[in-house]
Amino acid sequence: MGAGASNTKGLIQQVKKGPHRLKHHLENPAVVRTNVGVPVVALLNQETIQYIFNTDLVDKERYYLGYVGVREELTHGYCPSMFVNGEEHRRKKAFLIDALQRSRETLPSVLNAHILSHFEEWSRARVVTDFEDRVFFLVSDVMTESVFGSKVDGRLALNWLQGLMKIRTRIPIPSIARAKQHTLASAALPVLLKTIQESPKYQELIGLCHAHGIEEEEDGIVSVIFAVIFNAVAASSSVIVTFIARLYKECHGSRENNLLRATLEVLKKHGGITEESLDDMKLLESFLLEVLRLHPPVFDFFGVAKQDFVISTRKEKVEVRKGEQLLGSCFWAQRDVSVFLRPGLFRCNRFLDEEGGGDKRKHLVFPHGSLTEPPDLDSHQCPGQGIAFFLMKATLAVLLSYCSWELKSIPVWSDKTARLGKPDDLVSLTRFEFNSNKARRVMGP
Ligand code: HEM
Repeated sequence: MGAGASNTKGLIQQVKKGPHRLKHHLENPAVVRTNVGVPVVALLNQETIQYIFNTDLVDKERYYLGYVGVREELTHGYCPSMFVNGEEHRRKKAFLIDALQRSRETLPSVLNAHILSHFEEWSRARVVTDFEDRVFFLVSDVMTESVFGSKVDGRLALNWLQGLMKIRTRIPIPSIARAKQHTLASAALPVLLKTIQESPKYQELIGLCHAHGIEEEEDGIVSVIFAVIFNAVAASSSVIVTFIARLYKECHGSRENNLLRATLEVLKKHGGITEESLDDMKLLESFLLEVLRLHPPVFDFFGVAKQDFVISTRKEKVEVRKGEQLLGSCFWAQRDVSVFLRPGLFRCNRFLDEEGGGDKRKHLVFPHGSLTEPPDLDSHQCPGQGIAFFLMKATLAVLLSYCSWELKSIPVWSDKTARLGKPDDLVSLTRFEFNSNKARRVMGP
């Protein structure tokens, strides 16, 4: 099985059935050899997924995540941190961790201001059919302004993102829609780069780039753009949308729920959104972790075996050969019955009251590694969880406490990989109201 081989049938099934085709057998496999558009050894539980995180055994493939890849021309040929290995990865990741750390200083005030102005705009519209895009624009404004010192145009960021990925097929599949997305993305990149070159923090970022041994400045800037738009904004905005959809499904739109009451109480107690008030929102956090357990934005992690090795499970031993693709299924590892009771059930209290309590968090692997372990330069684990949780919890707390809304329909999940954890149909609001006066009294000017 070569890492570059592709298979149209496998790809079609992957798109149609997503993670469910990996476990079509009645038994509960821990490892299967299958084809998802490329032949893979799929790792399907808590025990086996650990192999994908082991950088002594597994490398990232440049520009590729299994059956999808990044269009190199949309990164000007520079390879982002999450697709590189060894020294190049260490340099790029250290640079990103530094740049992200610096953004935390202004994040709270930037976030507050954008939440208020975006929600006021949504409530003027009253009907928010494009809810998913609007959440993306909110998160994009917050992330880009805190990293670059001024925001970039959210529509351009979305255009770039939507044209970025390509499917790995031997014979290209012609599509007018894809061609249009590609054209829009190509037009967006130079404007994004120019805006960033003129932004207040540009020179500081260039200084950091040199300090971390990244020789070409544009290489560093493209790494930051990718981390902000692809890693941070796409994931965090998807999770916010999924949370709102899941809440609607659980509470059927009723405003009388414990989560709302508990969140409002904490906000009043602390007098606004602060690190302390967000830390105190235990039920909101447990609900959010349960959303991320059942609906992680990234279902599958990919890598290529650096050498021959053997995967040992309680039941079997599977030989992996150098060059084979591995797929670590976050979707199934987080539904592993050996660590989560009744794993298919959504339980918003799971991370508060389940036996083992907070300990259960160590089995959440949605950041590409255990949530309780810090990312490091030799792993590909997400370095943005602190920022993501601050941003997601603050946005959700204000939504819960000062907004009311109605979804167009009760959401349904058949777990489509391309929806990044969101329900099958676009989430759209038929009504949105925001009590801006009340919120401003608690949140500042
Ligand atoms: C809940 C939201 C988020 C989730 C679930 C998430 C998940 C992930 C995952 C699964 C990866 C590894 C992807 C792969 O290698 O296949 C990753 C990488 C990364 N994430 Fe996140 N992420 C989130 C938010 C963020 C945020 C807010 C930031 C930045 C502030 C961020 C920055 C990064 C970066 C820079 C990488 C590349 C790491 C490396 O090169 O080793 N992420 N993230």
